[in-house]
Amino acid sequence: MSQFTPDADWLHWHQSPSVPGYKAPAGAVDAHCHVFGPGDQFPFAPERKYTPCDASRDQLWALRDHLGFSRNVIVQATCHGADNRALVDALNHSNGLARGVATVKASITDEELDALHAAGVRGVRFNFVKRLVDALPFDDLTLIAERIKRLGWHIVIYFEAAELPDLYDFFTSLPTTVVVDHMGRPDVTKPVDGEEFGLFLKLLEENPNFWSKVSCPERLSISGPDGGYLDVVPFARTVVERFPERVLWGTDWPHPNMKSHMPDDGKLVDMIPLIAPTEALQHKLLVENPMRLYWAE
Ligand SMILES: O=C(O)c1cc(C(=O)O)oc(=O)c1
Repeated sequence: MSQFTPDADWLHWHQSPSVPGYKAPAGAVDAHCHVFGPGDQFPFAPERKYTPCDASRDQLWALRDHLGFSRNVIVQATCHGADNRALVDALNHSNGLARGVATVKASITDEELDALHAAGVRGVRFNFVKRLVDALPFDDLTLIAERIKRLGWHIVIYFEAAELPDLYDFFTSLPTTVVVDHMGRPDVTKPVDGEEFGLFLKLLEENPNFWSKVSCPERLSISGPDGGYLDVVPFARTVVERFPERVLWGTDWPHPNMKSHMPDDGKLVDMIPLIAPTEALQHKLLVENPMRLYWAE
């Protein structure tokens, strides 16, 4: 028996995802995914807002191979707080095929940052989604941003679209490359050329240090899997076509906090040609961009 019981409404990740019809280019990177525990080995953080099922590094590598991908970027999941041991363990057992994005506190030492770098961490995540975390004070985040600059790391930000107006000035004050998770979580019932998504596009347009992940149609879609998540496509495609050098794609496996359904990861891969319609765009999205950001050396 595990010491952790997943939340009662927790949906297990898909047990038999389809083999995608779309063949990703050689060297493709799944640039947003997570590991959970296993909890008995790497306990979930006491301050977590959810308790997931386990999702181990070996299960992630199996999915990578099944989907025809080559590499992963593992983003520290909030259920592990600022305890990056599960992430570091995964990186250390990846044969160099995974990089990481950690969560740290302002009190982290330079030696601890150096150790994370040696393991393959290349960024930190600042999370503002209230159902997931109690966000750190801006002063702490500013301090962390200054501290990681010397390592050439970037900052990954996760927020709700409705919060962007309030966070905009803080975001644009950040001194590093900044990567936005899941396109800033647009409300896809609003127009792609409307005010809300317009602000997000302005953020990318006016700040060349900003990148976006065009991920998580399953989270953002209202039409859902039966509608092929097609309501999300215009948003993702707009970002890919306007900022082809600054986009990343990821599965978001094991899809924390999905309540309506659990996506078939193979079907998510099959959406790539809809959001990146040419081979050149697909190569940038899946290979060139993530390699530049995570495997530059
Ligand atoms: O929307 C979410 O629930 C979610 C959660 C986490 C996490 O808990 O780290 O990460 C994500 O990328 C998305």
